[in-house]
Amino acid sequence: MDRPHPTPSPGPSALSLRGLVKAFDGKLAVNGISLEVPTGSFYGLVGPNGAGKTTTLSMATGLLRPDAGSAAVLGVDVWADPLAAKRLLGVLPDGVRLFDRLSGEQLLTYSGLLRGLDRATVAQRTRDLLEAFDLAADARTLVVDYSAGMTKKIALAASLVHAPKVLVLDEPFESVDPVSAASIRAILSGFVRSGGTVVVSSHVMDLVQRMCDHVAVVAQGRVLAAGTVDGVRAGASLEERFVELVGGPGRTEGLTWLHT
Ligand SMILES: Nc1ncnc2c1ncn2[C@@H]1O[C@H](COP(=O)(O)OP(=O)(O)OP(=O)(O)O)[C@@H](O)[C@H]1O
Repeated sequence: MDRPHPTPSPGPSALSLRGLVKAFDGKLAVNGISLEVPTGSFYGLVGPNGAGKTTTLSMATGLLRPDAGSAAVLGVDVWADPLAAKRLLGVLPDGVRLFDRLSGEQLLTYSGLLRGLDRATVAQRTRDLLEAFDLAADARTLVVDYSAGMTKKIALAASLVHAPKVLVLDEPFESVDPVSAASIRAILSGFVRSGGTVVVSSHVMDLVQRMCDHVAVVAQGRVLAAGTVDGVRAGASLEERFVELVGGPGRTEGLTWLHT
C-alpha cells in the first residue's frame, strides 16, 4: 500500500471548483461541478467515458473557459489571474499536442525556459527528469518518434520542470508500462509527501483506491460522490461502489450475432 497520508492544511484548498458549467453545441458536458481538493491530498477523479472529467480539468487549469462557475488554485482565481494560477500549476492535459518535432531533452529545456527558469537550473532539472522517467537513453530522439507511453512520460516530466505546487494530470497512467507506472506513482507520492497536491483522472479503480486519499465520482457532468476514498467506498471496493453509483454494465443482448 503506497497511499500517502495527507496532513490537513489550514490554508485555501489546492483546487476549488465552484458551480462549473460547460455546454458544447447546447449539450451539457459539465452541469454544475463543485469540488474542494484539500492541499496536500492525492485526489482521484473517476467517471465513465464522456462523464465530463477532461472538460472539468480543462476548465480548472485555464485551458477551457467555463460557461459559468469559477476555479481557484491555492486561492488564486484561474480565470481572473491566469498567469499567477498557472505558475502554481503543473498540467498534463489529455490529447493536447506537444511540440513533437523537438527531442525529449529539447522539449523539457523549452518548457523550463518558458517557465522563466535559468539555463543551469533547466539543464539540471532536464537531466534529473529524463533519468527519473527512464528516458535518458532517448533524450535525443524526437518526441514524434516516441511510443504512446514515452510521450505520456515526457509530457508528465514537462509538467513538473518548474516545481509546481499543484499537479493536475489527466489519465497519467494511460499507455504506460507497469514498471514506469510504479516509478510515476513513486514520484507523485513523494511530491504529495513533501506538501504538494496531485489531482489525477483515471479509469483504473484499483489504482485510485491504492494511490489516492480522496476521490470524486462524476457522471453526466455532475458529482455523484466526493470525499475521502474510505468514505466514498463505504466498506466496498471503489470499483463496486463506482458501478453502484454509475449504474451496471450496458445492455449486451443485442449482440447475439457475435456469439459463435
Ligand atoms: N470540444 C468538444 N466539442 C463537442 N463536444 C465535446 C467536446 N469536448 C467534450 N465534448 C463532449 O462533452 C462530454 C464530456 O466529455 P469529456 O471528454 O469531458 O469526458 P471524460 O469524462 O473525460 O471522458 P473519457 O473518460 O472518455 O475521457 C462528452 O459528451 C463529449 O462528447
